[in-house]
Amino acid sequence: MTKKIAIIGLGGVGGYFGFKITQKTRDTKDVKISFVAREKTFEAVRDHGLTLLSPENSGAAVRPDSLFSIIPEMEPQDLILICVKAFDLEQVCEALKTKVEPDTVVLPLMNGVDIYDRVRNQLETGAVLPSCVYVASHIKEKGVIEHQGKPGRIILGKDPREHRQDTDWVVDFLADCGIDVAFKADVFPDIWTKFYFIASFGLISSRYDQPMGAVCEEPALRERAMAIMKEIGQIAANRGIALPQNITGLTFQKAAAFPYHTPTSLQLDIRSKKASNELDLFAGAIVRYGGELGIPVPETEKIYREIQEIMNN
Ligand SMILES: NC(=O)C1=CN([C@@H]2O[C@H](COP(=O)(O)OP(=O)(O)OC[C@H]3O[C@@H](n4cnc5c(N)ncnc54)[C@H](OP(=O)(O)O)[C@@H]3O)[C@@H](O)[C@H]2O)C=CC1
Ligand SMILES: CC(C)(CO)C(=O)C(=O)O
Repeated sequence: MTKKIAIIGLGGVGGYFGFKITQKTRDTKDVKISFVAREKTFEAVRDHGLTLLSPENSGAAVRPDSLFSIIPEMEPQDLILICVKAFDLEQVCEALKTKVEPDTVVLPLMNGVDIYDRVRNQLETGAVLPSCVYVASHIKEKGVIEHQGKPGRIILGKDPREHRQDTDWVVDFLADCGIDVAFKADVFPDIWTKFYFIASFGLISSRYDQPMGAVCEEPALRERAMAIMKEIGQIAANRGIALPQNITGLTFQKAAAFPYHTPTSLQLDIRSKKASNELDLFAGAIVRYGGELGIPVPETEKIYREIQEIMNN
């Protein structure tokens, strides 16, 4: 039976994984790929296809079976990859309500520790797989995604609420598309491990407009990153999330494996003073959890204010 797969959002993440899936299933009759892209991205992909500039790929563009500019035009799907920034998540889920059927699998590929809950608040049906993703990719121009460093990696887990549905096929499908994918029955420790990394590196890289390599190597930046990590670690422990013993060392090792000049996605948005950005997804979340749990988070509060000042100047 034909599987209908949709990728919502063709930015750094959706463009990278959407490209790989489309390239791999190009000659497969029983898979139908749909892209949903807004305005200028829609026009660019309609006119030129989706291009991925990456050490993994030589550059030819791909075209999906269907391209839509708005979600309502799309038919219900078997698998939906949500690849938007956190500030667009609720409007996307609202539009997806009629596209998710009982057998549909929704896979948000985003940063943040509350994404599963936010999707579930809106989508009652189908399975929603919590996940985290590692990939250094960004929009070079609309319809053209630039990727650097290692191949992207997805770690996904079981839907904590939906136990009946078979979702194993999703892991097999992604692996067949040449994607580095891992399944964990309980993926939340991995999601928090990613948050430990991206919230600290995202905030420091944005505050100083410095790449990941500098956050690893400059003592002052490294120290501030470690102070934020400590606050996240206390929150995770209080919430009963078992992070690896040596998570700080592992996080610096992980960051050092990216090319020195790799920016974080938050840094790119703060640098270009994008009014909508994921500062709240990282700093806002730490401050809220700290307040709820009675855990002081002065380092995060301080850098939150500093980045807001940068944005206001
Ligand atoms: N980039 C990276 O290296 C990584 C990012 N992440 C996380 O992944 C998530 C996605 O990030 P990223 O891909 O970088 O974000 P981008 O901003 O690059 O891409 C998001 C895309 O979603 C599009 N979009 C938003 N709403 C809709 C909609 N209703 N219909 C169609 N398209 C829509 C945006 O369109 P438009 O262009 O019109 O605004 C944009 O092109 C974030 O949570 C991020 O933190 C995780 C790991 C790595
Ligand atoms: C650091 C990186 C590139 C790792 O995947 C990331 O998640 C981001 O910039 O949002």
